[in-house]
Amino acid sequence: MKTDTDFFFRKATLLICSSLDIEVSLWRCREFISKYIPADEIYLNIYEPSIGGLRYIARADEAGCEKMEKNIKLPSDLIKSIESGQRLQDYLIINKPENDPMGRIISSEMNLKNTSFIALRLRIEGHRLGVIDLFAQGKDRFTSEHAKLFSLLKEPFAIAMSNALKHQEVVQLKEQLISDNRYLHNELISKSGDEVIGAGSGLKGVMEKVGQIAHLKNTILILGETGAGKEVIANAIHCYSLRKNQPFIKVNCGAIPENLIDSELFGHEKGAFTGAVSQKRGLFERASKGTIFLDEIGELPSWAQIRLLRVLQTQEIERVGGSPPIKLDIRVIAATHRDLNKMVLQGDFREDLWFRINAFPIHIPALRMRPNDIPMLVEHFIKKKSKELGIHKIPAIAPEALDRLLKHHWPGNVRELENAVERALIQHRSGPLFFNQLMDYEDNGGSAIPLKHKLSSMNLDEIIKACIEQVLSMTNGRINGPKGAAKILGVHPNTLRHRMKKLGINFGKVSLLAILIRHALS
Ligand SMILES: Nc1ncnc2c1ncn2[C@@H]1O[C@H](COP(=O)(O)OP(=O)(O)OP(=O)(O)O)[C@@H](O)[C@H]1O
Repeated sequence: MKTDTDFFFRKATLLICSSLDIEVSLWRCREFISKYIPADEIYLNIYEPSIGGLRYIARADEAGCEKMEKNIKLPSDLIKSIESGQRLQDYLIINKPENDPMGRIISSEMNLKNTSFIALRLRIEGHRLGVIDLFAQGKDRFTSEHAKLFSLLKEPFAIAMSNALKHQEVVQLKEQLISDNRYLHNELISKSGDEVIGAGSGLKGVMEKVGQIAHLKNTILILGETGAGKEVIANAIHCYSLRKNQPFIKVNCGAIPENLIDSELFGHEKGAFTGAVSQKRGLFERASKGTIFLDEIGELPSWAQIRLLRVLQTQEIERVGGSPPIKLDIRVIAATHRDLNKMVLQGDFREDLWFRINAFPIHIPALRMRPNDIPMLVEHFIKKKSKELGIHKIPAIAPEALDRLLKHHWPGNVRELENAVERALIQHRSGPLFFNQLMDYEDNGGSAIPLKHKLSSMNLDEIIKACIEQVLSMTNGRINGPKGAAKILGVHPNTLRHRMKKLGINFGKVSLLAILIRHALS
């Protein structure tokens, strides 16, 4: 009976493309083609130069199908013939495997005795993808008609295999991303310090409030001086909430250049503006199902405040360049060291946004208001920083030093204390720790670190750099706002950022720490 090749091709192609799991495709296809061609077992292999042979990844027979991982090493002459393209025919009929060098190896490795097989090569746009081996029990089972009919399927097989491999890669990458994300998330928590020192003493009231609100979805406003621990508390709220396994995204509203605020927060579509070469998810989208921490919310320009208010009201965002509205499930925590109430009265902060975020304020007391926390914080930072600096034996504190710490005014709050401990450890790795730099600071009228550079030995760029660093250390890294470095230096914040970039002065707290240490050691 003459085979209807169109029907054969159409039906087999539908079956091959019926699943993204290549072994399932093989199984469905084998069952159908066995009515036309001897087909007891079907295998898929990929030539893998890194292992010097073939990697079998899927198989199917009458009983079922499975993914597999079996590597077969090939001798160098066979590898050469594969790589030089000598075995480039669309298909090979191997009716007596013992007479073919490749057939011998494969049938023996796969433990297939007394079989015949057809090897069908799969290529896409000239690229070698892999080989389908169709086995049948017995010798001389395949004719050239069988092979020609089977080879009609080389393109559907190649496309299905290519899709399946890409799909497999995407699934693996996704799993890897999820696991990396989980790891980084835990790392972030441990870096920012999941421990709230003073939770039972100076921050007891704060932690009681955290306990009342953490499990709800309400927006929270954290108030407190620079370095008092607003981020630590935001982190604690996230960790005590049901969202703790979801992202915690921190946004420093004062550090985003004004022209990028929209696309950073809400993302953009490809081509939305010059330079938008691909679609980008914004920080709100990245925080999906988790918490977004809007630090320095008082630094947002007024148009961005309007945008934010709308997002909080509608719980929806739109990417720049016109995406359909994207629904959000996010907990918002805002923070500022500024007096928002006063800013509202002065017209610098929108009243409607202020009402929206101020429903549940948490005020973090300044460190000087809770001196009882200082010894615990010092001990905590000595342990933490010793570990980071590779100091194995925890150094002791000089007897009079703790007293000095207790009397200090701490304008930079806990961050200043943390920096003081780090500086002391760098200078006296084996202790005792005196915290003498604190005296320098006090002698200097509390105005950050003294500029000790010898101006005569510096060029203009170095002098400008030292000057900017000095001002940044005074403002604790703040660029925007009335007490920010840009205002003090009398330049626009973007001009200052541009100059900082040019002079290699980085943004952020980590680099601020580096500046502080550099000044302390100079
Ligand atoms: N109660 C605390 N327990 C442990 N570490 C703390 C505590 N409070 C603050 N810190 C540490 O002090 C540093 C400053 O804290 P944090 O960044 O939370 O302050 P902030 O108020 O958010 O500062 P800014 O206003 O500059 O954003 C961080 O390294 C943080 O880990």
